[in-house]
Amino acid sequence: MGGTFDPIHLGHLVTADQARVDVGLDEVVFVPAGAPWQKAHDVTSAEHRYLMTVLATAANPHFSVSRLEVDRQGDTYTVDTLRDLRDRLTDTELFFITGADAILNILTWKDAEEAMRLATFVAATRPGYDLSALRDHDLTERVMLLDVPALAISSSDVRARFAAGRPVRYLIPREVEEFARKHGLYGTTGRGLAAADVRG
Ligand SMILES: Nc1ncnc2c1ncn2[C@@H]1O[C@H](COP(=O)(O)OP(=O)(O)OP(=O)(O)O)[C@@H](O)[C@H]1O
Ligand SMILES: O=C(O)c1ccc[n+]([C@@H]2O[C@H](COP(=O)([O-])O)[C@@H](O)[C@H]2O)c1
Repeated sequence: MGGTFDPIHLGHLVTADQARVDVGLDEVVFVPAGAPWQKAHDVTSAEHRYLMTVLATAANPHFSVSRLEVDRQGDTYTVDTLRDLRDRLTDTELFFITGADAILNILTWKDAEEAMRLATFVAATRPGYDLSALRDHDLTERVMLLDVPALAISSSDVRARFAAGRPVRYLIPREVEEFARKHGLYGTTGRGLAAADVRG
């Protein structure tokens, strides 16, 4: 599963687990994008996003995290990652999990046609995005649709909540919240959890 994961939230984790079960995957590899060229906002350092993704997934034996894109220089293109995985994992069938918003933009990605030949793309439903638009681009035949319990959680809302001092508990894993506060991410002070959070 590819993503910016700035930060990783329960919408990502539920989507990954649903894909694992429904598609019958042995493993879901989370691939934090090193330099996501289509994100409009200033993205948190790749190392911090990578570590939060590790913290969020560590307890699940079916989940792992790849450094492939974090360690690659320049803008991040999924096609490069899929070429690399195809070369390394010759006997493995590859699926690329994305949410509805990402898949609706896939034709703007670098070498999108090749990317779709290298892996089967799995598009998860996401509140606020209508996957029927895939029909307009002749993509329904080439993309596997995945029904995910609707979670209207986004990283941008989580970042805004941190910055405004509003709760993020139950939207992101506790470990990710603690890491973000410890490192002063998203407008937090860098002094760890607030007293109210520690009591909770
Ligand atoms: N709540 C959700 N339900 C289903 N899919 C999701 C959800 N949140 C994110 N995704 C999918 O996960 C992938 C990675 O998402 P990303 O890291 O950009 O998070 P985001 O919440 O969309 O971030 P931002 O709000 O900063 O744009 C994308 O393919 C996205 O569509
Ligand atoms: O390859 C591309 O050109 C490309 C353009 C935009 C997004 N992607 C990938 O799509 C995934 C979801 O992207 P995002 O921006 O929603 O986090 C992530 O793995 C990105 O690297 C890939």
